[in-house]
Amino acid sequence: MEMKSSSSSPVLTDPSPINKRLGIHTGLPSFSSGKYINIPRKKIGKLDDVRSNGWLDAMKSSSPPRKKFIKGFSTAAEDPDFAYCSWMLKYPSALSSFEHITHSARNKKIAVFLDYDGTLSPIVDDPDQALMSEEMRSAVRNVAKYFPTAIISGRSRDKVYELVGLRELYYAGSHGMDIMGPTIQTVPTDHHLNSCVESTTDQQGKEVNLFQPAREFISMIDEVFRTLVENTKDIKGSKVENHKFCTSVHYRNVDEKNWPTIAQRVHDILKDYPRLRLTHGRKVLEVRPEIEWDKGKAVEFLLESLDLSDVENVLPIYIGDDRTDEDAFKVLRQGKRGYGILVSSVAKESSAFYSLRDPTEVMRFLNSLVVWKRLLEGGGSGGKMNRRTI
Ligand SMILES: O=P(O)(O)OC[C@H]1O[C@H](O[C@H]2O[C@H](CO)[C@@H](O)[C@H](O)[C@H]2O)[C@H](O)[C@@H](O)[C@@H]1O
Repeated sequence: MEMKSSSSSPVLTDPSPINKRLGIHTGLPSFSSGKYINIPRKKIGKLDDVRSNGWLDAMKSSSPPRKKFIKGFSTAAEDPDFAYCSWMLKYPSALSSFEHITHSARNKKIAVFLDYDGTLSPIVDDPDQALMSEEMRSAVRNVAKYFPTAIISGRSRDKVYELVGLRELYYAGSHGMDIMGPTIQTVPTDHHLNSCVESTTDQQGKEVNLFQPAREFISMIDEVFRTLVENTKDIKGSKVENHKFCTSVHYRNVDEKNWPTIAQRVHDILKDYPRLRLTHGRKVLEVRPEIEWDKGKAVEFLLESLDLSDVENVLPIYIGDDRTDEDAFKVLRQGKRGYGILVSSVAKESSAFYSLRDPTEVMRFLNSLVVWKRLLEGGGSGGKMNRRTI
């Protein structure tokens, strides 16, 4: 480990390749506080005030109301339905494009990746009440019978497992920073990633691999979580969740006039933690380690550890509704590797290929995949489906 001096405080660097790759600097005496170090951060604007650094604008544009249009997709008359329809020319419905999708999947193995909130469960005011319907659970269970299926969520892995409750899936929590995967398949060829893998057993005692590239941040995240709870408890409607490797501050139920206050409090706390960064979700501020790891990297990691990284033979499909899902959409778009499907009932710019309006359409799409696969395996119609089956 090498110690560099900077104008303000010492910076400890660690030459370990995995840490370099993940953007982690380790070897610090303690992570109980970020105050010991001064590592350059990604530029996210002026850090003094949430109005000038763009946080407030991002908060206002998150989870836009139904009537919000994006540039290029509205009309002179500003008719939301017309705007949505013109947007769908760029992001066609995955239901009406179903044949095209399955045509691309011929002779390939489909792998399914699913986000949770807003994709499998509808967005609701109370995050603890974001429950999946039994029909959706059954659709996901059936999909997993035919295709390797993983859930990739911003929530903690334990929480999302509790909400989904299906043993037959792979789970990645904390935006992919906590992955439970199989032990029997090929291990990732990237040896640096292997050093973050640990063997353990799952809830049923089955041997699995745990991949946690941000493990060293657990105590820091816990400390920030407790500080956030303390410093926002007077803001009516605010809610802070601890996801182990990241933490979320919800403002969905906070009066809009108090958004600058909640943003400023989070912002002020983060000033003491230069190794953490902020991302925006649907009416939620997400605080996470500044490592180069996201849902896109989690998809790549899972594909590799499931022995599904051969682009010629595997078609990954990722369904998600949030900004954090865009990282996964980008990975699939690169090299036309697979399809991202954005769940949205409003027009918004995305790296996805297709769209679905809401979780009900997600369920129809999943059911269609199962019917298609059964037909294909039955050999009867060669997997051909009619409009009524989709
Ligand atoms: O990656 P995801 O599985 O989509 O998780 C992202 C966040 O989802 C949850 O918050 C969102 O859904 C809530 C329930 O519908 C809603 O109340 C909230 O406004 C949304 O942001 C979850 O509570 C967050 O912790 C996740 O980060």
